Amino acid sequence: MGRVGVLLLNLGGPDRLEDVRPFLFNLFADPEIIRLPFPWLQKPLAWWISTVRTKRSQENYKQIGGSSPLRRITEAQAQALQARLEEKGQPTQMYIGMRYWHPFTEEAIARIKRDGIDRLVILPLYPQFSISTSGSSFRLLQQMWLEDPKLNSIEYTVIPSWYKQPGYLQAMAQLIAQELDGFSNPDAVHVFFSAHGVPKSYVEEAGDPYQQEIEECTALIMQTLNRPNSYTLAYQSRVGPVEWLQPYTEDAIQELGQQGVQDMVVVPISFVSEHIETLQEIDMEYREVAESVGIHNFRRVPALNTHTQFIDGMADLTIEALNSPSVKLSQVSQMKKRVKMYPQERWQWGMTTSAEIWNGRIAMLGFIALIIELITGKGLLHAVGIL
Ligand SMILES: C=CC1=C(C)c2cc3[nH]c(cc4nc(cc5[nH]c(cc1n2)c(C)c5CCC(=O)O)C(CCC(=O)O)=C4C)c(C)c3C=C
Ligand SMILES: [Fe+2]
Ligand SMILES: [Fe+2]
Repeated sequence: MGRVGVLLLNLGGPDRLEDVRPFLFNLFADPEIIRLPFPWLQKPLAWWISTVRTKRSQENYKQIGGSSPLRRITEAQAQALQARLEEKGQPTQMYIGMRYWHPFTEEAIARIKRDGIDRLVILPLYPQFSISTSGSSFRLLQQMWLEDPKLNSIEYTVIPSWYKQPGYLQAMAQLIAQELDGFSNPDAVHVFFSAHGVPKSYVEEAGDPYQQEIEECTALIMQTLNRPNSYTLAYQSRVGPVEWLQPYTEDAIQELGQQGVQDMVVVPISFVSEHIETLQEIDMEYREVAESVGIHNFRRVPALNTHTQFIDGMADLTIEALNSPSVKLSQVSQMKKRVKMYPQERWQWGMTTSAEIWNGRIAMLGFIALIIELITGKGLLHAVGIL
């Protein structure tokens, strides 16, 4: 089979407080995160948003020790996966490609070339597909393949999403069960799934299958858990002025508190590592919201990190991918059926309707915000919550 590599894709996070600003710049410079009709506006707007958001974001990172744990955890996951694959008789070389911070995807690809990898499995560490996460990384890789003909000698396959993987579902159910069993009346605890949100237009206009995959995944985890608990699914971490997927986590917690729920277990569902949005947003901000509405027993299920069953599931997934017909980067959008994955490409050819309208709105907002800020010295986006 030649030399086999596994490329783990992830988001990346600042290693120090000084990294927050350039990290945010990279994030907002990604057209899959903020989509603009004019490519030339992308970098100035990213510069502006990252500049004004840095302080608030740094405050949050300070509360979790001044850095993101993502790199450390992803490296531990890579090591554990490599060891498990070796045990299963499949030796591999592991690579980590982060989208917005070190080690960047470009660095990983350079190493893959240097090491002479013959076969490569591209495995995003996001269980569910979203245009804004796995989609963005796939798009970057697709560009790299286009620009570097040497990469064509690598026989690669992509795993677009894997939220139905049995080892993953069992590991999630096991972690939830363990948390529930810490309560005096486990069956009466409300299980609260909190997924990272995306703007509603991603789903409704761009065809992002993210919401559908999150809903299906939640139902599958509850089925695997096989307990009588009631449960809710809500979306957290909204950024900016537009509508995101609903219900919002904060509102849903308040509503449940008002309905008399006192015991709650929060399950972060769209990401497999601890990160700022579990450690700071859920453990600190949402805990405070819960306490203010009488949810006195508020606990959170830990992220999977290097959970044995989860890593075992990832090893099975990798071996399965190596033994199946390969999936190319260009096939992902067709596999996801409705996804018009890269809408900004279409404006250049004048072919879109809805994406164009949506992006026009965003651009207009950006322009108005810039002008208001220049005139008043106060940011509009601050007022509406992006900064
Ligand atoms: C599957 C998970 C995630 C989705 C979907 C997602 C979409 C998305 N995110 C933003 C804006 C920001 N994300 C930030 C950090 C961040 N986001 C995720 C996950 C998803 N994002 C992670 C794991 C992290 C990193 C956490 C860490 O530990 O460092 C940030 C920066 C942090 C902050 O300032 O709040 C921003 C901003 C958008 C706009 C979006 C969908 C369009
Ligand atoms: Fe995010
Ligand atoms: Fe966020």
